[in-house]
Amino acid sequence: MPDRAVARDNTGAHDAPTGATEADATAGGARTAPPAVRVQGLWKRFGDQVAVSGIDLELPAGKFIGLVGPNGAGKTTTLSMVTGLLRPDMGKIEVAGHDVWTDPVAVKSRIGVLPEGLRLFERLSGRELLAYNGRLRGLPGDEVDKRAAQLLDVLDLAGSQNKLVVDYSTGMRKKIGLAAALLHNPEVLFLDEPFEGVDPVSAQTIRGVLERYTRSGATVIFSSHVMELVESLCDWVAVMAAGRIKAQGTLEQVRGDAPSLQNAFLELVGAGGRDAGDALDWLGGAR
Ligand SMILES: Nc1ncnc2c1ncn2[C@@H]1O[C@H](COP(=O)(O)OP(=O)(O)OP(=O)(O)O)[C@@H](O)[C@H]1O
Repeated sequence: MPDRAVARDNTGAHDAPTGATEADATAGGARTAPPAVRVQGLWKRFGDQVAVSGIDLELPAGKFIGLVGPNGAGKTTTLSMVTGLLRPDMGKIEVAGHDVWTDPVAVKSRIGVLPEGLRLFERLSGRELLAYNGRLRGLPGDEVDKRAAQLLDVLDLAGSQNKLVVDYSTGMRKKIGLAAALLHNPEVLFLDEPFEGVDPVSAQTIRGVLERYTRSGATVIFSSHVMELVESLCDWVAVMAAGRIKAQGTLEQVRGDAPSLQNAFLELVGAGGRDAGDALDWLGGAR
């Protein structure tokens, strides 16, 4: 089947601000925000393994965006390169109109990142971690205190704010990492599997925080394997498989005629007809 990415690229030109460049918008009189992320010809190889295979990606500003793909598709590698954590072999990346590798300070001041395998300063308390992050970001002390207290409260961490991060659970680590990523009110927030290991109540809270944040015009880009979640949260989706972008566009465009994003996803990554478990004829048989 044809890549839906191709169909998407044809329609993207009419779908401002995604298809419009900053120059186009200025020429037309009205200035439109540049895309949250623009990636051209991005490659990354680890030894013989091509992790990201010359992808182009354009993610509009102000949207809730899901990056989905099977295990090993290249999502984390892509997000690491887009956020300046991993140097690409080739390709150009812009975030909010700034080049990630030639203008890193401009980019880093505009983004928040919750990376995979988040490493935190374990011997700080949650509260101290936020205070440290806020000062690193150049926020005044009283503003850091105010924002930290509000974030800890909203994320239900107020009762654990004086506990050392090393003693936090997986979900608590995700939440304190999210608070640290949000503290400076970034334009674009990158989250690698933000809901993994998070209980349903906390997931609902995180969801509420992120929905409020995107309503203010900010962009959330998150990777996930959970299609129901992506379908219910995102208005824009990019599907990756084997280091390539298989589709990108609005949720409706990517879903196409499929009954759900899950079905569209299985079709796009070529897993639609696979009958899992047929080869395991010994499993569950007579003992
Ligand atoms: N540091 C590394 N060294 C060697 N190979 C790597 C490295 N990082 C990633 N890879 C390989 O690159 C490919 C893409 O990995 P990546 O972690 O980006 O996928 P992913 O889509 O995030 O997967 P998952 O959903 O399982 O987290 C995989 O084949 C992986 O084994």
